Amino acid sequence: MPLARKEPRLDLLGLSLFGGPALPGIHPGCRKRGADGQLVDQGKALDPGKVMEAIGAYGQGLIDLEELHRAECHGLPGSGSCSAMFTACTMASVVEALGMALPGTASKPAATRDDPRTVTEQKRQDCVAVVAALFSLAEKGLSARKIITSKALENAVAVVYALGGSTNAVLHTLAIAHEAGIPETEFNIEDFHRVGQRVPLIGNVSPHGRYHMSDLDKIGGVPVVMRELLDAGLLHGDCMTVTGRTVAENLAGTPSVAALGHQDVLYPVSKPLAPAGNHILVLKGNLAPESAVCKLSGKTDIELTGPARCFDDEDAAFGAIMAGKIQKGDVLVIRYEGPKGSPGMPEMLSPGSALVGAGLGKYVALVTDGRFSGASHGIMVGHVTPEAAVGGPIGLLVDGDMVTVRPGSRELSVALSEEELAARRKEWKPPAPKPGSFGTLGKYASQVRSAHVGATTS
Ligand SMILES: CC(C)(O)[C@@H](O)C(=O)O
Repeated sequence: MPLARKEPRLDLLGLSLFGGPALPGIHPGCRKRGADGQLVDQGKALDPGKVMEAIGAYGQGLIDLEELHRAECHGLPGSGSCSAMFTACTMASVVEALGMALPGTASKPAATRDDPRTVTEQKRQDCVAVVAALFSLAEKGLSARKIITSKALENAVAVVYALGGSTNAVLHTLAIAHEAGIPETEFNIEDFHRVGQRVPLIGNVSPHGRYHMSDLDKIGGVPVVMRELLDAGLLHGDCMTVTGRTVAENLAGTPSVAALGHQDVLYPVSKPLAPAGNHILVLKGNLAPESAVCKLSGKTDIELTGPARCFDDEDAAFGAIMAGKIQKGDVLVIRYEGPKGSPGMPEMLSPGSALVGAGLGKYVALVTDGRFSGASHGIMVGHVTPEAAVGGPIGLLVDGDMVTVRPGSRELSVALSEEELAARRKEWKPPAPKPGSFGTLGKYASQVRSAHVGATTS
């Protein structure tokens, strides 16, 4: 992104072209021969998220090694990013909604099923179109900062909620705003929450739904999502884009969801897959004095109070899940995995998927100062700040403390008095730095800011 933050900041021309999602895998057990003798996919698509969940299911003896191996061998059939609405496809959609990619390019698959290692002809054409657009940007003097505005970021947030995108978009949009020199007073985590609560979930895409990015592409891609949001008054149509035209001008010829006729990938805003306010929520409370990010992916009426089961790293938590030591009703707490503590804020995909694979996804909340994968789903609360490594309350928890996750009131709390928390804080000592926390990672840990403001280092 041509925003390189220097004083005076660079403000270059540029645009982004996504390499493209891979196609979803097809579970071999789901292919039946049609009347014409052709193998016909019966619809059980596979993607890396399903593979991770299969590991959890295998750990609980719900599937055998052969089935796990089948999932692994067919989960990512060819070139491209993850095929579902995980972080790559989320951010590709974000960049297109931001106006920094040519319309319709985010969803174009990288390769075909018949030739999984060769870039498609469409992608080659998109590369040529990008070069032409770059020269046009130069003629118009349309630099990145004239496109990346707080209103453009709000458009990107709306698309994340419409598609049920990755919680990593919270970090990345905050960081893009920071690098674009947009003041935190103009765009911050509360704005992310505010904009998102107006937008219903209309994308029926994995990990929460059935379809994949290539299926969204077949019905028109991100432009159709944006057209549906624009018609519903949920998008700023006057934002400039790398085409040299505004969002509304770009969408002039794009069909609405209703105009698509029968399909099950995108739902109309008027009749969404899930009502607004049930995807990503920013929580607060005595366990997250700054903020925390909750991913519901359309689940409604979620609330859970349960005993904390505390682990100081991801691997120990994963081991406990696979050993069947986490029970329904527990709140699994994984800390010291934040930007400074880990260092690097890893994604808690393994433990989260293991919970879902073990059938605990609806019954156990995962609360962490780390982040999640775009493939994560269940009752997920991440980005808890202040993180444990700087003395945040999540680091003061002990097994058995009663933790409440109440998205409806944006609450993440523990049933401890301020006095008890203060007494524990007095006794708390920062743990020794984790192995590897030296050199570049050590420098990163010393400079990185809170996930509450995007975990940036400048
Ligand atoms: C799927 C992965 C590896 O977890 C990541 O790429 C993401 O989408 O968050």
